[in-house]
Amino acid sequence: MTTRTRDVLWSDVEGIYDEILHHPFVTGLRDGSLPHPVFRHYIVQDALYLRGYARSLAACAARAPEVDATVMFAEHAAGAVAAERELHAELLGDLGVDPDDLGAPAPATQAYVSYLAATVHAGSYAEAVAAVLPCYWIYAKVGEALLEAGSPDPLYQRWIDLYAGEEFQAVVDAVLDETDRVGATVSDTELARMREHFTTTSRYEWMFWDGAYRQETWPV
Ligand SMILES: Cc1ncc(CO)c(N)n1
Ligand SMILES: Cc1ncsc1CCO
Repeated sequence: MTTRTRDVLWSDVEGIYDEILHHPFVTGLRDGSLPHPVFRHYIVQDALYLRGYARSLAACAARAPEVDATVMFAEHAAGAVAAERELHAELLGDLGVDPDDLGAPAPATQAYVSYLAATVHAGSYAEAVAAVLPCYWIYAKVGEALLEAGSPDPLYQRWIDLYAGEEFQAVVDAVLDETDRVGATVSDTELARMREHFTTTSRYEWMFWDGAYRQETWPV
C-alpha cells in the first residue's frame, strides 16, 4: 500500500491548517464577531485574487498531459471567474462596493497571485498542481469545519454555504484524485518540489486571511 500524495502534502501543513482554523478572521466568521469592514476588505481582495487564480488554473489546463485534466482545470478556471462574478457581485453589493472599481491588490494578494503565476509557468505540471491545490482544499476544509455550527451572520453563512456545498466539495475531490495520479509518477526531487509549493501556498492562504483581518495596505 503506497502513500497517497495528498496525505504526504497534508501532513506537511497540518500546523498551518490549525493556525487558519484558529485565526480570528475564521473564528469571527463562525461566531459572527468579524466586523463587516474587515469582511469587505477580504471580499474585494478575493475578487482580485480569483481573477489571478483563474489564470493559473488555465495554465494548469494548458499543461496537463491528459485531456481529461485539461477539461477539468479549464472548467475550474471558468468556475473561479463565475464564482467571483456571482458571489462577489452579490456580497460586494451588500457591502456597498462597486465590483467595477475594486482598486489595487493588497500585498498578500499580489504575493500569492504572483507566486502561483511563476510556479505554474516555470515549474513542471506536477508542481503546478501542488501550487494551486491549497486554494481548493483548505477552503473546502474550512467550509466543512464552519458548517458544523453555522454563523449567526447571514452574510457569513452564505460564504460558508458556498465552500461547504457539495458542488465545491466534488470539485476538490476531482483535483485531489488528479494530485494522487500525477504524484504517483514523480521522482523524489519533484515530490520535494511539490511539497515546497504546497506548503508555500498554504502559508499564503493563512497570510491572505491575516492581511484581510488587519485590512493590510502597502506600507509605502
Ligand atoms: C484566497 C482564496 N483561497 C481559496 C479560495 C477558494 O476559491 C478563494 N476564493 N480565495
Ligand atoms: C471558486 C473556486 N476555487 C477554486 S476552484 C473554483 C471554481 C470551481 O468551479
